[in-house]
Amino acid sequence: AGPSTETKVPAEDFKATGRNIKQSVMAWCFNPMPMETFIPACAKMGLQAMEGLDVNWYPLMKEHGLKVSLCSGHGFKDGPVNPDNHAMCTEKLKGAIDTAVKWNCPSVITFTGMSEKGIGFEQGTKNCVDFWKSVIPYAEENNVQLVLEHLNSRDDSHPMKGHPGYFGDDVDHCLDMIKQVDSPKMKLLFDFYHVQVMNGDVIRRFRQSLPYIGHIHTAGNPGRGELDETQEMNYTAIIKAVAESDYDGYVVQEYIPTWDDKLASLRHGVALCDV
Ligand SMILES: O=C(O)C(=O)CO
Repeated sequence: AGPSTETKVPAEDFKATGRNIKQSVMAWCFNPMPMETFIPACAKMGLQAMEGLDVNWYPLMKEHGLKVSLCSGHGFKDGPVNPDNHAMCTEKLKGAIDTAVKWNCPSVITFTGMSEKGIGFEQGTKNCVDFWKSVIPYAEENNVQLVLEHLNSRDDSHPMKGHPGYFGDDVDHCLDMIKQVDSPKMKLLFDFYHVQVMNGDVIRRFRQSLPYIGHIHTAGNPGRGELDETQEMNYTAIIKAVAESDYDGYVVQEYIPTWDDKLASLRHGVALCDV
């Protein structure tokens, strides 16, 4: 597949200006492209950072002038909703905070985990809030923020397009838990794709949630593909709203490319967000 005739694809020598929006990319989306190819290509098109790569790649990213926008600890399935996971999540998040400090990365991702039988909504909420309250002092001491990702539970067509059973699938509930943790280092990862699938009204929600937003992901809906004419969100207006706000974190391309030329696809997304 490729771009439609209406889609403007930047030439191979395109380089983003980065004047208002700091851009990054989630590496897993571009599997199986070898990182030896992908890292220099990202630098060439003007990305400022990358995420979702193994730490072994960080030195090569640095050689190409690329920062690390996000470090990972525990995954999205086994999370703090179940207290049995708390010790594992603490260890993984503290390790990720240490890595973030070492590489000057501002954020570490966290998730609620999947809903579990026998753990109701209120108990699950309390388990999550208690857990984040226990690790947030370590994040504060190290000047790293934890960003909670809200995920959609509606798309069951593909393991990375939606996560049926995810506990934190309502962005208002995620915001409520973040407010209960009550720390300047506890933030929301606002993924326009997941928010559109679950809650919608994305520009208003972005503006209302702004004081709590620490990180942004993008993708087209439906399908989690390119930000092009085949999907329903108006990314021109979305990025304008981001650029006009006082959000100063990263905007990270996290869509699954459908075009045969994956680097042309990324240039398209990056150019659209380079306002
Ligand atoms: O689907 C996503 O956005 C995720 O980050 C799951 O890891």
